[in-house]
Amino acid sequence: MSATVRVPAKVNVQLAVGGARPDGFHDLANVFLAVGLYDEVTVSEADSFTLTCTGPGSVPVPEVPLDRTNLAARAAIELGRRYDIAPDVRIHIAKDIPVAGGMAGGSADAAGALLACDALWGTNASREELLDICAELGSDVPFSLVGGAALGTGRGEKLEPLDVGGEFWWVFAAADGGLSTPAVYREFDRLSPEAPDPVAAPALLEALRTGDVEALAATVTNDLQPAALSLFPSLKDTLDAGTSAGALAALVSGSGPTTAFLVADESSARKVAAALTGIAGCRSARVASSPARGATIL
Ligand SMILES: C[C@](O)(CO)[C@H](O)COP(=O)(O)OP(=O)(O)OC[C@H]1O[C@@H](n2ccc(N)nc2=O)[C@H](O)[C@@H]1O
Ligand SMILES: Nc1ncnc2c1ncn2[C@@H]1O[C@H](COP(=O)(O)OP(=O)(O)OP(=O)(O)O)[C@@H](O)[C@H]1O
Repeated sequence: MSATVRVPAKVNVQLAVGGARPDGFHDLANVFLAVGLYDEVTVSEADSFTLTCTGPGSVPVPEVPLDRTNLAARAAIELGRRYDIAPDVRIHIAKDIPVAGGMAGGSADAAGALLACDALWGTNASREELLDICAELGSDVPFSLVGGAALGTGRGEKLEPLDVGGEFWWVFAAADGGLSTPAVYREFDRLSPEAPDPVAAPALLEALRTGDVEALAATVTNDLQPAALSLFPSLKDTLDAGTSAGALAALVSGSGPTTAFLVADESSARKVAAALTGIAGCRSARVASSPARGATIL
């Protein structure tokens, strides 16, 4: 017996970051949008715990831990702990979301493993309990479960669904290398010691609600972008190349170093992706539309 769950990546169309809290996290106004790049997590019955992870073309993904520290394993262990079930499962992750790219790939795998184990074990945890486990695993994990679009407050785990009135097209440029999320937040603290309380921008929420791509392009912001650029200066060249190729907006995705380009439509996306493919510092350029459904059992 096995269960497979498909989970989308995310882009933050607004990431407003406040000062560091006593617990080390930052309060956010985090406008999440799920995008159509997916990992698939399969959980199967087994005699003992194993985990494998392959990328496109079934190539092993070297940066992803294959032990119990993998976020997907931690999700299975936590659900098992709550229901007194030994997590003797084989987890396989078919990865298409860039690793350490600021697109919540690990979070997607955690949400996927959680839903897959819930189905495999028949635990039938409530949505509320699943969201509670997600929040324990990481700030981005609850959104990976729900998908669509949502405003995340607190450290990003308290979600309020948002209406999206149309389809938005994106190009994502994966960088050579990764960025550590805590390191980017630390750099943010260094650059912005007096950060104001984070607030979601009404004009941006309205642009999402009406599906107005020009208005969304005029209002996207990422407070972590200066920190990501400070740690990874060559990202500026990628952002400029996407803008020159016709993107309506260019920004660092979350904590980076993946860069995100909002474009007018699918054909414009293909043009921008072609222009970015092969330039220095861009490992691959991928086209995706949004919003995408959250974690879904296949
Ligand atoms: C950059 C974003 O991806 C935007 O959605 C998230 O804020 C990061 O979410 P995540 O990777 O799920 O992060 P977590 O696993 O919860 O936290 C990793 C580390 O990031 C920093 N962190 C994360 C979220 C937050 N609101 N404030 C923080 O300062 C903390 O140093 C924390 O130890
Ligand atoms: N299932 C997983 N997939 C990828 N990385 C994982 C996973 N589990 C643990 N990790 C570890 O987490 C680190 C961050 O990887 P991930 O792909 O989640 O980053 P990210 O997309 O930048 O996250 P976010 O956008 O949520 O900040 C990796 O370098 C890896 O060591």
